[in-house]
Amino acid sequence: MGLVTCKPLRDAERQTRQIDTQIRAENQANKRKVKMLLLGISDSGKSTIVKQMRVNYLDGFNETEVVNAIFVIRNNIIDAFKNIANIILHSDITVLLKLFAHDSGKIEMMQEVDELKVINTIREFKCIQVFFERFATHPMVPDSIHYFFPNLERIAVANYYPTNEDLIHMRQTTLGVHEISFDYTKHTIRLIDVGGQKTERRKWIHFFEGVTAVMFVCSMSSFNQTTEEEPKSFVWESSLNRVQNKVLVRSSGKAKVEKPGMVNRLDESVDLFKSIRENGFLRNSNFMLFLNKTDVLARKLAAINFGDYFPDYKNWVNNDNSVPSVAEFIESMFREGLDSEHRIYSHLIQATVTSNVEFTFGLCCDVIFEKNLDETSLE
Ligand SMILES: Nc1nc2c(ncn2[C@@H]2O[C@H](COP(=O)(O)OP(=O)(O)OP(=O)(O)O)[C@@H](O)[C@H]2O)c(=O)[nH]1
Ligand SMILES: [Mg+2]
Repeated sequence: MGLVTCKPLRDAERQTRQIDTQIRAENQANKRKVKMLLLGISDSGKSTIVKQMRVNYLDGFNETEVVNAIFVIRNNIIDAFKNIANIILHSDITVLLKLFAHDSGKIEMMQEVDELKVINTIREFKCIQVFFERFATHPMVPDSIHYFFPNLERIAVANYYPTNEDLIHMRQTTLGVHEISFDYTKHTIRLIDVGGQKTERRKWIHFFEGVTAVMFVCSMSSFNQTTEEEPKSFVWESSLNRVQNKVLVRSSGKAKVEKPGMVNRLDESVDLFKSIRENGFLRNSNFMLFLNKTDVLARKLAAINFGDYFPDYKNWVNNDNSVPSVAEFIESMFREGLDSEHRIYSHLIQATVTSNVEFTFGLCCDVIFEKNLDETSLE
């Protein structure tokens, strides 16, 4: 009789223990999950950082992605030449230059062998070579062409197979929201990449809950680039501003723009950061500011005075037009006017260099996980 009542009891006990263990394991797993958001305007380098994480912590890129990259990279090159041709149209006009300037769509539709011929021919043009010597810092020249141009001989062949580095330099605008998940020390990191174009930003707010860290990416080299301002009727930021109930207006430090209605891209980035930083949903998140594209900034500063675009820089303590000094000024633009309790950890990076991203990500994780809350200064 005793045995009959004892067995179900032991079964029940075992079951309870199993459930307890399961709940504990689930709690543990939940505790270790960390949500990180990559934010920033278009072309700042968010997806490049995701690609580096995939190389570092996942399996890199699969066969389909690599094959797709062949077409994307060639289009990157064609698009870049289209911009270049438009810039130098006033000089040595040739039929091929006109083709790039006005009809680059036709080249994309060509059979592969013809497309490769066009790319190879344009590469030989003296004016294109001179262009890179004289106009390399022109705001309309995409950053990726400085990597692809010296590699054209390898790329413009029928059996071209992109390397990891090619994929990292490839430019593909992000549409929608993408997530990768990977293990890092004792944590599982969910890294969310969003599109930075204005029309994409209205989607961001749906991902603001439970964010451990926001990684805001800014392209420092965008200081000489502008975008057209949106018509007043299209207030893309409205949903973000409504949440915080205030619109941030920045007066000092702004760039000079040639025409009214144009917005400097660095100013755009700073203003966007401020509206995100003040957002109520993200009040308790850690903020990491990635001041990106140090290499492109260095190239530009060798030829352009930063103070010609941001006149307030001329009054900066050390205004020697060097990368550290300009980066410090840019960082101060991001910090200006923010509540002192709103800590920001900033890092200078070159997102195209795998080891650089790996190192900086490690520093960020140290802060996030070990609560090493000493103010991190620029490195
Ligand atoms: N030279 C150089 N190029 C960079 C660096 N970081 C990013 N790039 C290039 O800049 C381009 C834009 O980078 P993405 O990562 O696609 O930019 P994004 O912020 O994801 O842009 P959206 O998806 O439009 O929001 C790519 O061609 C990258 O290879 C850098 O530090 N140096
Ligand atoms: Mg992207």
